Amino acid sequence: MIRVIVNGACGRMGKMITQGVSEQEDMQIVGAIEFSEHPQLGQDVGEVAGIGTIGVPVTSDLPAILDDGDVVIEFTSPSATIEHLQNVVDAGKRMVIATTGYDEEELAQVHALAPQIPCVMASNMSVGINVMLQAIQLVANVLGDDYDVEVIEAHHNQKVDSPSGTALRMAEVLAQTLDRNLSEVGVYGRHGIVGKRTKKEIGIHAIRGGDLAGDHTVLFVGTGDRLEITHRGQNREPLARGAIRAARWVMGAPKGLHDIAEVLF
Ligand SMILES: NC(=O)C1=CN([C@@H]2O[C@H](COP(=O)(O)OP(=O)(O)OC[C@H]3O[C@@H](n4cnc5c(N)ncnc54)[C@H](OP(=O)(O)O)[C@@H]3O)[C@@H](O)[C@H]2O)C=CC1
Ligand SMILES: O=C(O)C1=N[C@H](C(=O)O)C[C@H](O)C1
Repeated sequence: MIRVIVNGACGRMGKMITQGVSEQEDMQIVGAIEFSEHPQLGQDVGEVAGIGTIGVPVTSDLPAILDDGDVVIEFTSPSATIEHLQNVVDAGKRMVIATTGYDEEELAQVHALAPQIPCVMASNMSVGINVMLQAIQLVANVLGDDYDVEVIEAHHNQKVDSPSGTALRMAEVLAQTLDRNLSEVGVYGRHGIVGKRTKKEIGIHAIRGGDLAGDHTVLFVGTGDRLEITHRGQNREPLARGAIRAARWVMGAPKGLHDIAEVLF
């Protein structure tokens, strides 16, 4: 039995992970972690997730329960993720990191710590988005510099980071494929007299509203035609499914920071 600890247990994704893991024959939730002042601390995480009591209380002390678990699934905030990653490294366990929104320094910390354990990290755990990442690479390779490239994402009004981790990943893949440096060519929204579009820029735009689970479009705009590749998230299930697959996969993985593509394809 794979013993899973869910971090961010009372959040939108944490609840999906508790539900999803509880449906797996080879997995069980053994720990549930939340922010130290969270109002649902002490409640049964099964009740929190709407699946009934499973005998696991929500707590805030990860080091105290790490010995009971094999793998941690993390959907929290960047600062919480780094603290938890350090805890998991110290305990020699495994981790699946899904949190997005790091600044450069935080990302460097993750990249320094994560290779010390078997770890999967991805800004999007769904099969659909990861197929789309391959598709946009293929298209960008064929179209090259002849088409203008723009990335547009739309998410629910509770999302705190912008643009989405997935949109950033897409922009990175596009920049790499087109032999450009994203920090030089990335344009994050446009406002005012910004001048004509430069040939190599990659536009990245974020829309926020309602309960959108997450849409991503890459536009390749030429002269006389355009190609649009879109993925629409109808709910969060594909994201939870991917994270659970990653948790199972990482149990047999060597130390290192692995991409979700290694899990899914
Ligand atoms: N890679 C992927 O496939 C996906 C990634 N994400 C990313 O995952 C993250 C979480 O998303 P989502 O579930 O929608 O967000 P939520 O805000 O619903 O959930 C995050 C949870 O983490 C909790 N949290 C904050 N600090 C800590 C801490 N120190 N210890 C433990 N828990 C903590 C929050 O508590 P509180 O409310 O008290 O702050 C909250 O309950 C985001 O970065 C999002 O972009 C989301 C979906 C898919
Ligand atoms: O916050 C979300 O909801 C999501 N976040 C991830 C991201 O930032 O890309 C993945 C997915 O789009 C949902």
